[in-house]
Amino acid sequence: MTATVPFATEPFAERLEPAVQPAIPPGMPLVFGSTDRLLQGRTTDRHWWSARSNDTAYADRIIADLQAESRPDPGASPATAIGTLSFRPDAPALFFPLAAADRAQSVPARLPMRRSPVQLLGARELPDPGGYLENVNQAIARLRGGQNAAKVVLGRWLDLETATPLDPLAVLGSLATTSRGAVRLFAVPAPAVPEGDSEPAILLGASPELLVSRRGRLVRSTPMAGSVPRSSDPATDALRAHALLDSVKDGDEHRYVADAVAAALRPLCDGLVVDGPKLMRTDTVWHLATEIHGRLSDPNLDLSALHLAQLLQPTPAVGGTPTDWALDVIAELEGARSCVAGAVGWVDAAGDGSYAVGIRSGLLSGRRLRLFAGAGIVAASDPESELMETEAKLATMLGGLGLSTAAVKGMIR
Ligand SMILES: C=C(O[C@@H]1C=C(C(=O)O)C=C[C@H]1O)C(=O)O
Repeated sequence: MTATVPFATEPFAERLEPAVQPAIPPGMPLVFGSTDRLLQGRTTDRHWWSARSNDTAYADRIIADLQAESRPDPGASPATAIGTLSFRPDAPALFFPLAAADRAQSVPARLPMRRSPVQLLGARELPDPGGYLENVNQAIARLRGGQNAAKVVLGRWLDLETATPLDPLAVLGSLATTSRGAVRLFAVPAPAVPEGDSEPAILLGASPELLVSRRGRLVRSTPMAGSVPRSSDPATDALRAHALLDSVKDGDEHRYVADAVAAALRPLCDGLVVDGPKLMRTDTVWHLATEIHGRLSDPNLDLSALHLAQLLQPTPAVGGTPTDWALDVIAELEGARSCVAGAVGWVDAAGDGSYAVGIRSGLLSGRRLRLFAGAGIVAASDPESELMETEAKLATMLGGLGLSTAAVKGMIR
């Protein structure tokens, strides 16, 4: 049973680290996929944990173990692991084997549907809108004064307390309908136990962004950056989308991400196709996205989907440019993110797999759900617009709870 904790007085983000290796109870959900093809299972007594998400020996070990598991029955579907890398390369990773019975299930086991809106007892913003605007202003000042500094993604948390513990699968079931299939749904245990909790939180979300996938030799990525909230009025919605496509500021903000992903994949591929930026929409936001694909020159197992995720994570979609500078600014102004905005997905014994950027997400423990949303800040950013962008991004997860932004605002204390 999950212990429920009262709201702490200090920001949640500051309590996410240092990481403690979690004791994983059996039976926690393991879910990753789209609405028409979902990997779905439960934790057992086995897992792979690493103190560092960028440790390639960790990925080697997982692949070797999956191969050993697959060897006795080469005709069966390959052994598969599912899990998450933290946002920071020096923070922990956690993966789990998917039981063979779960693996065989290519059609999703039906996700339960939540019948009524979640009953909220309280909500808190960390930082509050004023604090977020201050952080963005700080970042803009540094971007304008810095030599090489070009972009940093700053986030904030919306901490919700519900009357009864949330069923993560029911939240995913609702997200599957509110998000209309254009996302990757996920629910996996987080690799660290937030202070004050008794067991790992569950990383839960519906991400529109493909960090990387590998199938045989084929590698794909769809980096996103540059966003605008959608409008319920179709004409305004279309105008906003076209303004986004024409925006020099958003084009620049996007290019840092697309260029970084293309630069990392190009040396590994025989030819890389980079197609974008183009418009993509979720239920609440328009994004600029670039579709990138190529064929691996050397389809070795040390370039498995998990290794590729380690290579790319964190992209400037969630970190910034240059990465090390941005990670320092995020740690200072925002705090820790754990596996939120990290990589979440699966890898199999053949090296195939798929990873989403772990955004439009939150950390769930019992009656507490901490939702995250960030926005890319560049020198030309307008702080109020960035705040509105995070609000629109938070609305995706609120939709999965049957809650409106206005209803949650009324509960904020
Ligand atoms: C950081 C988030 O989203 C990322 C940032 C974007 C941007 O700054 O425009 C767009 C898509 C995502 O890559 C988030 O949803 O929390």
